[in-house]
Amino acid sequence: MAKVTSIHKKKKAESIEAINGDFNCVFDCIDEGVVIVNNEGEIVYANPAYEGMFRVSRTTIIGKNIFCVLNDDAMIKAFKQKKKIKGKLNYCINTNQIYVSASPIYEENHFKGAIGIYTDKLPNNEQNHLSKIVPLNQSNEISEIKVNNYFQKIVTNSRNMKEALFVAERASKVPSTVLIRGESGTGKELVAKAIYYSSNRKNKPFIRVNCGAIPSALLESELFGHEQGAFTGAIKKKIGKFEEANGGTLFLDEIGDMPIDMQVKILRVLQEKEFERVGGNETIKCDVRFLAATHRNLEELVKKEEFREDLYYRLNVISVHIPSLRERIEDINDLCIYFIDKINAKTGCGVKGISKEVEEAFYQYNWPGNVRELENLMESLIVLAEGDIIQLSEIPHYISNIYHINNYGIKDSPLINTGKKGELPTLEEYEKEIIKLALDKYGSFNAAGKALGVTHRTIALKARKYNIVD
Ligand SMILES: Nc1ncnc2c1ncn2[C@@H]1O[C@H](COP(=O)(O)OP(=O)(O)OP(=O)(O)O)[C@@H](O)[C@H]1O
Repeated sequence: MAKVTSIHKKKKAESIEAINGDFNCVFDCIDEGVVIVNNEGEIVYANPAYEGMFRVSRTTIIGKNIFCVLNDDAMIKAFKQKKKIKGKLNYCINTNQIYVSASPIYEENHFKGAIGIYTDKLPNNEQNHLSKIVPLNQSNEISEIKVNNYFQKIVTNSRNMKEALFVAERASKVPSTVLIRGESGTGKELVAKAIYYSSNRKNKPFIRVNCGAIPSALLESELFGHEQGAFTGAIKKKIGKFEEANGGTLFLDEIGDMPIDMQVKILRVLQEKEFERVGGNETIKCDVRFLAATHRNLEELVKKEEFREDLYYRLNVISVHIPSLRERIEDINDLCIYFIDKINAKTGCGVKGISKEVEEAFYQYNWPGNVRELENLMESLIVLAEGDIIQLSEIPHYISNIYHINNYGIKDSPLINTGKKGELPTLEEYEKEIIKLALDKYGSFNAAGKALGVTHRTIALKARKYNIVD
């Protein structure tokens, strides 16, 4: 298998070479966005202007299929119909309309792929011929992208989240495997469920397996089931998750934490759709649609040989990236309103909202635990709230301190915050807060250590001790 993979990689590298050749450095310098796909529809190049225009990083899109990544009919048509297409994107970027010119690439009559060029300036020769520019879609804003009911329940107003949901909704209509990526607490499971409920398997089982939470000795029997007497303690036959999910959807959560010896077994089910129960000889066929999610960097794990490359490619058919909450702070207010309604209904509390200062402090905080952290915090704030509007003095110091620092400068920030009844925090509590604050503000052990006058090693050790980082 390793050989096949490396040959495949070599072929890919050659085709990339054949397409961009020496032009990369030229494209790297121009103001127009440029993206190139090869004859298999894989993105092989995107220039810095493209990255800036669409706020994506090349490393995340290169190697992906245009059907999964580019929300751009011109490029897809140029690739599929092999003809030149000009048009407008069906949404705006920073309120600017983006114009696209996409062309197939031929070399000695062989189709090599397609190139798309993007600009927010209407090309001169088109100024008087607006009718020549074909609107690709009637809607002008990404916010008009219609997502169905299950996706509509996901609270969001942000463009990058809507783009992710757009891809996820398309994926729900096909049986392909979907890999949902994003930091912990961003809503990956929510999206997996929305895909399932929107698919034609919605009346069949949805089975979730947390691959990171089950001890590796038990995982095999949990997934594949076992026969009676397969091992000590197997007193009766057990049906595994693959069989339970038959006809439906299996959601492999935290797939990046799956032990390497199990990965090869999962690969076989993904490829052949068949397996044996532990201790059994009968080969069982299963009809399962796979969804997987991870907060881990699978490419890094592949490099470190902790994740099989062949499994990675099998899973990464359609990739949906859920942005972190700090990449979509415009969602914070709507999420707060949503959680206030939800938690009021659950607890019988009557909180009406958060103050302007709290809203601003929430924008400034970096939410390492993402939406889950916001939801949990809102629950504790609502339950402990003294009035119907949550005030700055009620939110944790590690969040309000950032607000104080940003708004009044560190000197005006109170160094010592006593509790509601004037009680003092312990030294450990101070240490934890100051380290959390420094990491939030400076973003690295090194910089935080410098600011606090200790070594990066001390910061790293303490950050782990206080569970600020994993
Ligand atoms: N956009 C959203 N709208 C409403 N609720 C959300 C949204 N995103 C996340 N949540 C809520 O936040 C919590 C965490 O979401 P979820 O479990 O889907 O995250 P996750 O990315 O799968 O986390 P993990 O990686 O830790 O498993 C859930 O209670 C979920 O309902």
